[in-house]
Amino acid sequence: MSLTMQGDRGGELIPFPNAPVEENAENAGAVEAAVPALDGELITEAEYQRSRVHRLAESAVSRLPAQWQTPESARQAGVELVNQALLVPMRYPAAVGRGLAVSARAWWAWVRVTDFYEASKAADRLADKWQEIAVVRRRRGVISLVAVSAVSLASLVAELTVGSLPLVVSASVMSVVLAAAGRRREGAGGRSTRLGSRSLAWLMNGDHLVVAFRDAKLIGRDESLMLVKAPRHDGAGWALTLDLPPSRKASDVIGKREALASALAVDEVRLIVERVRGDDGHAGRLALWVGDADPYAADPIPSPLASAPSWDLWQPVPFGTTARGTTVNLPVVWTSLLIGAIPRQGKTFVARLPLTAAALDPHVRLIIADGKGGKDFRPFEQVAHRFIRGSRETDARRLIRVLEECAADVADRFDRLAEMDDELCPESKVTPEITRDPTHRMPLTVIGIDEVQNFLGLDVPLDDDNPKGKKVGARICELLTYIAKTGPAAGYSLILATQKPDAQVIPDGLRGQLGTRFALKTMTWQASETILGAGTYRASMDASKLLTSHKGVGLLLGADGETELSAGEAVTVRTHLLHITAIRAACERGRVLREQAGTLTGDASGEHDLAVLDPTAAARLATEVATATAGAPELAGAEPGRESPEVLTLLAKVISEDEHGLVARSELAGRIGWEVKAFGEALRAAGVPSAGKRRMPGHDNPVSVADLDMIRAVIHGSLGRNGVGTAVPTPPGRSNSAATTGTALTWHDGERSTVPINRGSCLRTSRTGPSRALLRLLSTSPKVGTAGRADPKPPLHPWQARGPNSATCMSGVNG
Ligand SMILES: Nc1ncnc2c1ncn2[C@@H]1O[C@H](COP(=O)(O)OP(=O)(O)OP(=O)(O)O)[C@@H](O)[C@H]1O
Repeated sequence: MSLTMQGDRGGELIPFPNAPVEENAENAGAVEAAVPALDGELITEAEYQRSRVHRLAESAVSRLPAQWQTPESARQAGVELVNQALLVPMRYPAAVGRGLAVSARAWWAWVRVTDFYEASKAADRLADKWQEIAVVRRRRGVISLVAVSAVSLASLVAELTVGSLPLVVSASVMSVVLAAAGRRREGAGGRSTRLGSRSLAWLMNGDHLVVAFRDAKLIGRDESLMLVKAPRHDGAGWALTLDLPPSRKASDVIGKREALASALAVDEVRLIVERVRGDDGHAGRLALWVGDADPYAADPIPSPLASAPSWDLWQPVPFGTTARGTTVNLPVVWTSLLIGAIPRQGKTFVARLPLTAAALDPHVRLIIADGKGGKDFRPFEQVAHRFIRGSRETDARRLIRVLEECAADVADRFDRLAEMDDELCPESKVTPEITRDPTHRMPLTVIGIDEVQNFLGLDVPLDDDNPKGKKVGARICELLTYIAKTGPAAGYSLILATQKPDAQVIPDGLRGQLGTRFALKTMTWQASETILGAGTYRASMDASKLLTSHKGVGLLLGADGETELSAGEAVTVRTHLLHITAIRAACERGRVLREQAGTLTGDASGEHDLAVLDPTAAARLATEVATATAGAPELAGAEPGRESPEVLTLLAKVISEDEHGLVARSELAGRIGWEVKAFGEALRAAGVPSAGKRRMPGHDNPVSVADLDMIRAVIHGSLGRNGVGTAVPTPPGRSNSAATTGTALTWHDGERSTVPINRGSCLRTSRTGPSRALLRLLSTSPKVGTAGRADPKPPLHPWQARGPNSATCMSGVNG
C-alpha cells in the first residue's frame, strides 16, 4: 500500500516519494518538487485522542517535584515519609527535651546579661559597667519571677474555672515550639549511621541536589544552584540543566565527575556532565544526565553498514551512539585514527567499521596490514589493493615497500595537484571529484594496520650489512609519520590499532599526527593519555575508568581540528557491532562495485608485484621523509624512530634563541596554551628536570620555574635518551668560561668511558633498566683528563642521586 501524508499546505494531499510511479502519475498535477515529504504513520481518531491524553499526562508529571515523577522515586519518597512518621514518637520527646535545654540556656544568658557582660569584659571596662550590669540582672530576675508567678496563677485560675483544655492546648503549642528549637540541624553533631541506602531518584530533588553538590565540594556551604531546567525523567534517565554560583566553573565540575557521582549515589558511567556552550550557555552552565541503568551495558547496536549497498567515504562513517542514544559518526577523510585498548575490548571490531565503509566505496583504495595475522581482516582480501597478513620480518619488509610506494605517491600527488587548474583543485587538496575520477589517479587511500606495535617494535636491522643502523620498526614508524603528516591533503588516511598504547610503541611524533583518537578500556590513566594525548587525564578524559564489561565502548577525541569532533571534550561512544559475516558480505558488494567501476587493483586483482622506485624518486622520498619526521636531531645512541615529545615540539617554536635562565612554568604553559599541571607533568615525562620554586617578578609567592637552557638542551637531544651521560655545551651568555671544568665517568652496558663536562653542562643518569649507566663525578677541577686519577669512592653530588632517569645538572659546580 502506498502511504499518503497530509503536508503543511492546508490539507492538500502530497504523494509520498516512495509511492509507485503509476500512482504518482495519477496525481501528477498535485506534485510539487519543493515541498518536503513528511514521515509518519496513519492513526485513528481514538488513537490520536489517547496519545494526546498520554502527552498531557506526561507533561503534568514532568511538572511535579522530581521525587514524585517516576514510580520508583515516588515509592522512595513515600517510604521516606512513612519512616519519618514512624520515628516521630521517639524523636519528638527528645526534641522537646533538647528545646527545653536550649531555652533554659537562652533564658539564663538573658538574665545574666551575658552579651553585655562579655562585651564590657573584652573592652576592659567591666569595672565601669559592673553597677549597670548588676541593675539589669536584678531587673530581669524580677521580671522572670513575676512572669513565672503570673503564668502559674493564670494556669491555676484556668484549671479551676474552665478545666484542663486551655492548659493542654498551651502545653502542646509550647512543646511544638520547644521541639522546633531543639530539632537537629543538617550536619549537626550526634548524627549516626542508619540502615538504608542513598538513592539517585531521591537525590534528584532540587534541595538534595544542592546538598550533593556541596558534599562533592563543588559549591560552598552557603552557595546554591539555579535550575535552568528542573530535573525531568526522560524515559532512560534524569536530565536537568543548572547554573553554578558565580565564579564556579562548569569545567571544574566535569573534572570532579566522580565526586559528584558519589554524592548522587550512582556509578560514574551513568553520569554525563556537559557544559552548555554557545548562545544558550556560559562557563557556569551545566547539563546533567543520569541514566537509570548503565547505558553501556545495553545490547550492542548493529552497524547500518551491514545492509548498506555502498558507501561514500567522503561522508562520516556511522560509528556508534552516545549514552543518550545520539548517533556518532566518524570522519575518515582529512584525518587519521589511532585506536588503543587492552586486549579483548573490541579494537579490531572498531577498526573494521571505517575499513568496511571504505570497502563499500569503489573509489577508495584499501591497504591493510594485519599484525595479528588471524582471520579478522581476511574478508578485505577481496578488495584490498595491498593486503599483508602477519608481522614476521618478511611481512614487515613488504609493508615498508608498500608504505614507500604510498609515500612516493603522496609526494607525486602534491606535484600534480599544484599543476591542476583552480576550478578543479581550489585548495591544493584533493576533492571528491578528483578522487572519484580514475584519470587523476588519486583515489582516497585508507591504510589500516591492526596490532601496529608488532611492526613498530621490530628490532631487526633494515640493512643486513649495517647491523647497528636503522631498524625495520623505525623505518615503518618514519614512513607512517610522513604519510600521517602530509598524506591527508593528498587523500591518505591511516587507521592504526594497538593493544600496547605506550610511548615506546607509538612515539609522540607519530601519535601527534593521528588527529582522531579512540581509547577503549585501558589499564592505567597513563595508557589512556598515550592514546588521547597529554593533558587529557586532567581534563577528565580517562579510558581506564571504563569497565572491562564495556566491550566496544571508548572515548573518541578529535585532536586536529580538521573534523567536527571536539578537541576539548571526548565523547564516550558505544560503537556499532559489525560481525565478520556482515563484513565479508560488504566486501563482496565492494568487489562487485569495484569491478563495475574498473577500480579493482593490486593484490585483489591478482597483481602482487610492487612498483620499484626509480633512484630519483627514492632520493626525493628519503629527503622528504627525513624533513617531515625531523623533530629533533637524531641522538648518538638514541633509539631510531623516537620523536621529540609533543610538549618539546611546541616549546621549540615559542622559546627564542636569546632567552636564557629561569621562567615561571605558568608563563611557558600559557605560551603553548596548556594547563600548568599537565605542562609540568609533560616536561617531567620529556626528561626536563625540575628547577624548583623561585620568587619571580610579577608573582607575590614563589612559583614553579623551568630553566630555558635546560629545556633547550633536552629539545636538542643533548641529555640523551638511553640514560648515558652526554655533555652539553654551555649555552651562550650563560658562563664566561668555555673551559672544561669536570669529567664524568660513565658505564654503559659494561663499557667505561669518560665525558668532559663544562660549566652549565647537563648529564642524564640512569641506575636501572637495560642500558644501566652509572655516573660518577670524578673531578671538578678545571683540568682536562683527570678521569684516570679517580678517587675510588668520591661522594655523589647531591643533584646526581635522584634515581632512575633523573637528569643531573652540573651548572655551577665550581661555584
Ligand atoms: N561494539 C561492540 N559491542 C559489543 N561487543 C563488542 C563490540 N566490539 C567488540 N565486541 C566484543 O569484544 C570482543 C573482543 O573484540 P576484538 O577481537 O575486536 O578485541 P581486540 O581488542 O581486538 O582483541 P585483541 O587485542 O585480542 O585483538 C569480541 O568478541 C566482540 O564480541
